[in-house]
Amino acid sequence: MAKLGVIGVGAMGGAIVRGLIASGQLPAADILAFNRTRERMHSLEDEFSLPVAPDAATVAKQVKYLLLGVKPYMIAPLLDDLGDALAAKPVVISVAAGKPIATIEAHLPEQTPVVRVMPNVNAQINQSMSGIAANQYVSEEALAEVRAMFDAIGKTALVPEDHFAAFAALAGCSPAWIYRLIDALAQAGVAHGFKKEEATRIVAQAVAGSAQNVLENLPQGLNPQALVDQVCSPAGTTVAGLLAMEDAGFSAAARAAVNAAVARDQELSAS
Ligand SMILES: NC(=O)C1=CN([C@@H]2O[C@H](COP(=O)(O)OP(=O)(O)OC[C@H]3O[C@@H](n4cnc5c(N)ncnc54)[C@H](OP(=O)(O)O)[C@@H]3O)[C@@H](O)[C@H]2O)C=CC1
Ligand SMILES: O=C(O)[C@@H]1CCC=N1
Repeated sequence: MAKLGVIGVGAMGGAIVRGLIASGQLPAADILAFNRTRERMHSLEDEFSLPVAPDAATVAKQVKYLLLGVKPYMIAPLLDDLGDALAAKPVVISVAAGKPIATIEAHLPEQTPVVRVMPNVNAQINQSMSGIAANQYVSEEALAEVRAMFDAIGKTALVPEDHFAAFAALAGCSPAWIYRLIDALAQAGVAHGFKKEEATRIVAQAVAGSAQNVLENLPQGLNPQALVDQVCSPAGTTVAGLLAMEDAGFSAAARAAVNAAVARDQELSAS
């Protein structure tokens, strides 16, 4: 029996598999994977000799933990198709946005343990921020094992399910928004004469350093605005840029992004 089965090895499933193996948390031999299009797993098979099952039911029957890496709308049909293959009640791990535990439970044998996780794409480099919630059938030992898997690919937090949509926006979606910010700043650098690659490297290092500085100062109670104030010299360049950013709606845009993502999560939950 493999420890972890993964059905759907796309962007997120692949990032998790890659991160788990690369971090040493799970050897490839302890994983059994199935993806609808096998070609999508070729790089993992070549790089790590990832064991691959002939179908999803084989994965479900042979693993202790079963990670569903398919799109949210595929969760219900996939579980319905699996049917009896789930009779042994593996611990089901869902990373699907907008799919509450109760919705997943409705397509599983009664009292199946379910863990809901919201990772992010930075799992690819073991830098995810993952939120975790579990139903009452997940033992403490199983929850600790699932948490250890996601700790191996970044940081984790236990999140009450009613905060999951907001968590997903802050941690699951925000990498895309930050990538866009990096690209926008780099593009502005190009307008001032930098090559795109050079500008991107400069901005990415500034963003990485800024995030690290926030994390290191939080335990001392110093919030990001205090760091903003440290950078803004009186009558200086930063405050001029900051005010221009706010005039263009920067903070309002950040709030709007979070609110739209939460609203979309709620739509997905209702569908
Ligand atoms: N991308 C992200 O940053 C994040 C995604 N998520 C969640 O992760 C989940 C997956 O999203 P993402 O990785 O982006 O999507 P992808 O489309 O990249 O991956 C989904 C994978 O599932 C495969 N698949 C679909 N149906 C089946 C099936 N019946 N059996 C086996 N494999 C199947 C697809 O195969 P094929 O190659 O044939 O299409 C594809 O490789 C979603 O639920 C999403 O909400 C959560 C947090 C962040
Ligand atoms: O866009 C999505 O729906 C998924 C969930 C969080 C990140 N990507």
